Amino acid sequence: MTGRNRSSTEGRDPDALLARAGIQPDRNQDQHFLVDDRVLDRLPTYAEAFDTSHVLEIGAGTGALTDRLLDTADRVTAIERDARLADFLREEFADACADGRLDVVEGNALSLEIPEFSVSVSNLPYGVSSEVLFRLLPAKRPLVIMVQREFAERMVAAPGTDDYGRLSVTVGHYAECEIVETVPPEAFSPPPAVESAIVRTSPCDPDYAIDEMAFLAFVRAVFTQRRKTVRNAIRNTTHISEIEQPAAVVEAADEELLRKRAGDLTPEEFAALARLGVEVGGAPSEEPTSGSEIE
Ligand SMILES: C[S@@+](CC[C@H](N)C(=O)[O-])C[C@H]1O[C@@H](n2cnc3c(N)ncnc32)[C@H](O)[C@@H]1O
Repeated sequence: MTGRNRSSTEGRDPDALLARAGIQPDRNQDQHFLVDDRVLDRLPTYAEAFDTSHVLEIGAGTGALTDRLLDTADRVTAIERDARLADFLREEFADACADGRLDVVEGNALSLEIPEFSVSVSNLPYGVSSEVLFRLLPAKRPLVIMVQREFAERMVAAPGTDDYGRLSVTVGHYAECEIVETVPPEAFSPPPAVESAIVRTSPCDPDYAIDEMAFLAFVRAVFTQRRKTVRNAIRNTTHISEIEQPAAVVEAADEELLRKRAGDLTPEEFAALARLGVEVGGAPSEEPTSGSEIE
């Protein structure tokens, strides 16, 4: 077999890797392997501006991307849940493993301890993109990730657009992000039913000061009632936000914000309301927030 869209670089042939691995891809484990050489070659270049001393790859599969990452990184940790693929990776990349440049970790990226890393470059298992993303973002490291295109569009969406939601606000709390490339289903074997996109995130501190736990809980709460006004959403979702005195929050909040809907609030506006939730509404916070620290 030959690689599709073979490029001039000398990465391992992804079709040959799939054949050598000898597995029947399991769609229930999101096993859609990237077989377009041009996309495989480009993926690590999106991380060029970052520290590539220790690259983390989630869902290494048959190693087509791992192979390219080993060309640019000092060290790669590759997490793979499927035992057959983890064994194959150790065999296929025996030299890199022996040199200590590649560590193949067999396990579930949702439950194992995520190691320290300088950047993650991953073609994520789409079924668990969101859970994996929210395990990676708090590490405050850059990410270059392949995700479902629709998911990518929600990640980067601006307030007031249809795609803007809890994902956009929460991702924006940790990082700036951009879609750097869209990828068609034919780039994978077997092709997924959806289009894909590569997103690059760069960690940044938000423009507002807020207790993280209270902020994330408030955003989660209010978006469960996105068709309601913020006033009603605050009142109806105290079981999620853990605000004890919703009436006090509504009383203290800016009337203009209360008339809006969740999809129209900027992250700063969410933060202002979540802060009231802690200060006058009795919502729990990890770090006590005093009024003087804010602004
Ligand atoms: C979309 S494939 C990407 C494979 C490879 N990196 C590539 O680009 O061809 C996703 C990979 O993640 C693995 N996987 C699925 N769920 C996982 C999980 N919870 N933890 C770790 N790996 C997982 C699958 O077995 C599969 O190999």
